[in-house]
Amino acid sequence: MGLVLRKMLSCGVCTSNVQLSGKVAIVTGANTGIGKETAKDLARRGARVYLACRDMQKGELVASEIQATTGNSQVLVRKLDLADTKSIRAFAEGFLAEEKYLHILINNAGVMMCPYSKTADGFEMHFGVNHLGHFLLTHLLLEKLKESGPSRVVNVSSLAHHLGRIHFHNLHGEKFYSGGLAYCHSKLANILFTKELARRLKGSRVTTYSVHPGTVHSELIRHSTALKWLWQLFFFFIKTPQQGAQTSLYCAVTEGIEGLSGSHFSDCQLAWVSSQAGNETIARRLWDVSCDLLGLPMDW
Ligand SMILES: NC(=O)C1=CN([C@@H]2O[C@H](COP(=O)(O)OP(=O)(O)OC[C@H]3O[C@@H](n4cnc5c(N)ncnc54)[C@H](OP(=O)(O)O)[C@@H]3O)[C@@H](O)[C@H]2O)C=CC1
Ligand SMILES: CC1=C(/C=C/C(C)=C/C=C/C(C)=C/C=O)C(C)(C)CCC1
Repeated sequence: MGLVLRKMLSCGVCTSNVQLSGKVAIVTGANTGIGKETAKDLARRGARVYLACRDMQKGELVASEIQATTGNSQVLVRKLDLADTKSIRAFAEGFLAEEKYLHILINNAGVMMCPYSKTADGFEMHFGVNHLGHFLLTHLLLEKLKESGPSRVVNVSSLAHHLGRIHFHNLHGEKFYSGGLAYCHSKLANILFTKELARRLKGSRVTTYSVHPGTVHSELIRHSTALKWLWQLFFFFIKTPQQGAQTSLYCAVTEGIEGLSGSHFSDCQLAWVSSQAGNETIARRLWDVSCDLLGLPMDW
């Protein structure tokens, strides 16, 4: 029974054997957890992989490890702090100056259940890092993605989006705040962004997908003692980061899923989203508000 449950909770394997030599990929938050395993797999397939990390030291250690295990020396570390729009702009500027193409962008980095705090630009931390940071990064890299088509943007969301709501009057948690709910709201924002981006990219050669990776052993639970206990107690039922990376990889490399752009995936298959996540009016409004907060034109 245990084994059956274990298999159910950890299923979903990216079986594609697509090779990526000559392709360029960026993975945010690639120094640990799901991002690290995603980057390793892309490197094993021969891609040049940029590990976009806020901590360069951790990033360099992981780059060496990935180079050693995959035999691919084209694993590069660049500084990216998604809690600071200056850092995001500097990362994008550097990348655009050094690379001719971008084929895969994996918006993976994330924070969960942080004590109330704000980014350098005054955005609530979950909304700022998980949503706005990746929204800005994607905006800055979109022309390159278009020039490199077929290309893909994968946004790592969560099943937790089901508990999320976009409170437009309290986006920065100033009226009320719960770290757990703030995370859920930001993961809902990831799905709304994916759907609106896909709608706007129709007819281009860039496609986009959102992903629930499963419940995975990682450092994501660093701010929650309760979840640390739960993870230890249910160790057997929780995915390894390598298993957690499978759906991101599936969406990044599987051939023939272009027609499903904008869809949500879990365990390497299409997955249901909440009614909020499927609401086009909320998606459009979130897009406009995000542009407004970041000082971007609305029609990108
Ligand atoms: N683990 C799980 O069960 C689930 C995870 N997810 C999602 O999967 C994604 C990956 O999470 P997971 O691997 O589990 O978590 P980890 O905490 O292990 O990894 C998160 C990564 O994001 C990075 N990061 C955090 N803040 C920033 C920032 N300001 N700028 C740049 N990078 C940052 C971290 O860097 P650093 O090491 O420096 O802190 C780390 O590399 C997240 O989006 C998460 O929401 C979704 C559902 C379930
Ligand atoms: C009910 C239940 C579990 C709890 C799951 C939880 C609490 C998941 C939380 C996921 C998070 C935090 C996702 C982040 O995006 C286990 C331990 C798998 C064991 C099987 C039954």
